Amino acid sequence: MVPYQIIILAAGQGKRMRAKQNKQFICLEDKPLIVHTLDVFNEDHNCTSINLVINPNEQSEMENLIACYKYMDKVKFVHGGTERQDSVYQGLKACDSKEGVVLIHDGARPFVKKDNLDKLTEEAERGGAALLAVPVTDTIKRKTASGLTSLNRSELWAAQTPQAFHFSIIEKAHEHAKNTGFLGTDDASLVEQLRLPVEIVQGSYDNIKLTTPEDVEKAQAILNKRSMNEGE
Ligand SMILES: Nc1ccn([C@@H]2O[C@H](COP(=O)(O)OP(=O)(O)OP(=O)(O)O)[C@@H](O)[C@H]2O)c(=O)n1
Ligand SMILES: C[C@](O)(CO)[C@H](O)COP(=O)(O)O
Repeated sequence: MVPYQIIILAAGQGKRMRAKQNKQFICLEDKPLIVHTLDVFNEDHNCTSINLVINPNEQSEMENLIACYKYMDKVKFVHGGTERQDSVYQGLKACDSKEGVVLIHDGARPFVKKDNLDKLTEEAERGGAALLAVPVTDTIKRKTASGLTSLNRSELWAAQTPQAFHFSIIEKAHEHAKNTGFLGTDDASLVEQLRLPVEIVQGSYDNIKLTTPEDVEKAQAILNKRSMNEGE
């Protein structure tokens, strides 16, 4: 049992989703996407606090939503930045405690499983930095000016969130990235820049990020599968 704080990112624009509103408000089984994600951590007793990083223009909509779902005691709103990395930085600055394990998670990933969370936090407490990831199932090609090469698939993992860190490590990694102008697509890559070890904890293929309209259909299928399993 590892207690942790979590930063949940919901300040993006969701451009690739091509929806009228921020994808965080898309309803799946009558519940907004961000609420599905918040539910997971609200129900996990190891989660001590949630910094929900939002777009300031959406604050009142988010507040109404969160009030409806009675999360107010655990959730603190933080205003995000231009890039995902800027939003994480703001989330870290707003953390009440600068110690222990902190998780960083995409608001658009609602299906993380409790047993994976437990393994992830234990690994981060032990080693300092860990992420959920799954083995890549496609063949990945690298295309450069000198032609096409195929990467060795047995070495490739698709990174997911949550990613979990000792607070001091991820704080240092973000400060270092800021000072060197490094912009990563996840937080583990910032720790890699410090040449510190990062462990992989194998996650689930269901832990998808809703990025494009096709992902909404996949999410619906995952929810259907879950309710069928519950009925068994
Ligand atoms: N400046 C940003 C950019 C992204 N995010 C969050 O980071 C997560 C992962 O990013 P992504 O799926 O790329 O979301 P968007 O940036 O919203 O999508 P897009 O790139 O299609 O606009 C999302 O939950 C998103 O809200 C954020 O908090 N702040
Ligand atoms: C952090 C992440 O979800 C790991 O897969 C991903 O890199 C976010 O990328 P995005 O382009 O911001 O969606």
